[in-house]
Amino acid sequence: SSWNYRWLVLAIAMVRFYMEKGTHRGLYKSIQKTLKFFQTFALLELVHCLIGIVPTSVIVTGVQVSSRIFMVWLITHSIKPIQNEESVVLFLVAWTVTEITRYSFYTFSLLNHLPYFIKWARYNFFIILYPVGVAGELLTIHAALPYVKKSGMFSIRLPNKYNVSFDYYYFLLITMASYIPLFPQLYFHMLRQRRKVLHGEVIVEKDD
Ligand SMILES: CCCCCCCCCCCCC[C@@H](O)CC(=O)SCCNC(=O)CCNC(=O)[C@H](O)C(C)(C)COP(=O)(O)OP(=O)(O)OC[C@H]1O[C@@H](n2cnc3c(N)ncnc32)[C@H](O)[C@@H]1OP(=O)(O)O
Repeated sequence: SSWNYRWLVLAIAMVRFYMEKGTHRGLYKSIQKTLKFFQTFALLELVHCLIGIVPTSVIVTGVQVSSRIFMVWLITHSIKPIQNEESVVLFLVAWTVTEITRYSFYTFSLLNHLPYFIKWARYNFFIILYPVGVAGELLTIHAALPYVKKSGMFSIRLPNKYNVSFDYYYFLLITMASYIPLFPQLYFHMLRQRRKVLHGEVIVEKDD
């Protein structure tokens, strides 16, 4: 429940920023510390699945958490010129609304008093918020490409004594392409969960 409260604090900070400044410029900078903290600690969700505290799919959680950590640290934190892109607001809003709903769902479920609206929101909001979040993430990586190419950041060029090379620009292109096979896995997983939780269908998952 404290996670739910913290994501709510982040949402309030974003709304207040926009109301006071009337622009999204500077929004990321003002909330970045909180965002990095929450998203990095989301790694615990993966640990919880791995050690069996929650019965969630390790693969689905792994893809979900790693893509967010990648966006926070290796894209938005590392490439300052893109922090004011509108696409950053897209994924920030999608993540925040999702996490407030999700942690409310967990909290009320644990209390055995789950309001139907929270349950409904948990298994319906994602239908729109997932594509919005993915669009925000892909547009932000796309906006980062010219800076990465120009700066050569995180890249290792030949010749060097280890004889290895790595090009972050091409890594980003591959990452963008990887959304094509990976995102539908997450989306269809949530659609199956929706059918199970809202319509009581029994569904057998094969992924782990
Ligand atoms: C380094 C390079 C990286 C490259 C990456 C390439 C990426 C490729 C594509 C990735 C695209 C991702 C895009 C994404 O970031 C965009 C967005 O997120 S936009 C916003 C919309 N998103 C969502 O709606 C996602 C929401 N996510 C989730 O719901 C979960 O993360 C997920 C694991 C995906 C699904 O969870 P699921 O419904 O399967 O299980 P739960 O964990 O919710 O529930 C299972 C049971 O466990 C109980 N539970 C779980 N956690 C808790 C908790 N903390 N407290 C209490 N109870 C908990 C839960 O109640 C369930 O119990 P029961 O079965 O009894 O109901």
